[in-house]
Amino acid sequence: MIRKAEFVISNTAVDRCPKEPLPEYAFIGRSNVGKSSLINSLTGQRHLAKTSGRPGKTQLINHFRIDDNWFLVDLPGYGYARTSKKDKAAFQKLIRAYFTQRKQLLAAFVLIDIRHEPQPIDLEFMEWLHDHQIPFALIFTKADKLKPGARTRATEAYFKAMAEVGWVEAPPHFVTSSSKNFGQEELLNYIEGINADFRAGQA
Ligand SMILES: Nc1nc2c(ncn2[C@@H]2O[C@H](COP(=O)(O)OP(=O)(O)OP(=O)(O)O)[C@@H](O)[C@H]2O)c(=O)[nH]1
Repeated sequence: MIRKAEFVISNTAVDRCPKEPLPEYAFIGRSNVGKSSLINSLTGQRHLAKTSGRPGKTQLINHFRIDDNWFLVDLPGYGYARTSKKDKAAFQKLIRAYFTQRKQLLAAFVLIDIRHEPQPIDLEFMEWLHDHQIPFALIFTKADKLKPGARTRATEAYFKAMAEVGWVEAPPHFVTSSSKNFGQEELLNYIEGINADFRAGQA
């Protein structure tokens, strides 16, 4: 598990992101998907990322240094209905710049509420990641809200729906709950695996 998690910087510009060449992973999803809760449960720090019932509050790129070894990046939530057109455009610009310019980004994690069917905004975003050759995995959140059998059915239905709109291969996925604390270990092992490959490639 994570031993040390430190907040580094929040900002609105890619060129102000930390300069240390550590491997980096971005967490993104629709507002209220449970991203802050997941980051807090992964790091074992209850107040590292801010959480609230009020959606759409995170509008910054937030960097956290994990175990002096990698960066966890908390990106703004998308698709919040009450966001103005101007804010949506600014968000898109920021996110596009981040994903296309951040060289040390090794993978993105797209968070999906396990109870929801695929939404156009998520599918379009995954398509965009795919087009820009940014590896990504899915994290199904709030899995405690479904019984184990229903969780499997929900993820299978999700991938079936993705296949129907043209996805040839299902991305890697994780099923997590921040309130009941499961799925974090698999996710961290996956990140450690990529980190190990990255370092082996550098050696
Ligand atoms: N049952 C359950 N509720 C959760 C879980 N994770 C988050 N929630 C609830 O979902 C709501 C949103 O959680 P946040 O973690 O603030 O969501 P967020 O994605 O960071 O929200 P934004 O800042 O709007 O992007 C809160 O009321 C949380 O308590 C979970 O694993 N299980």
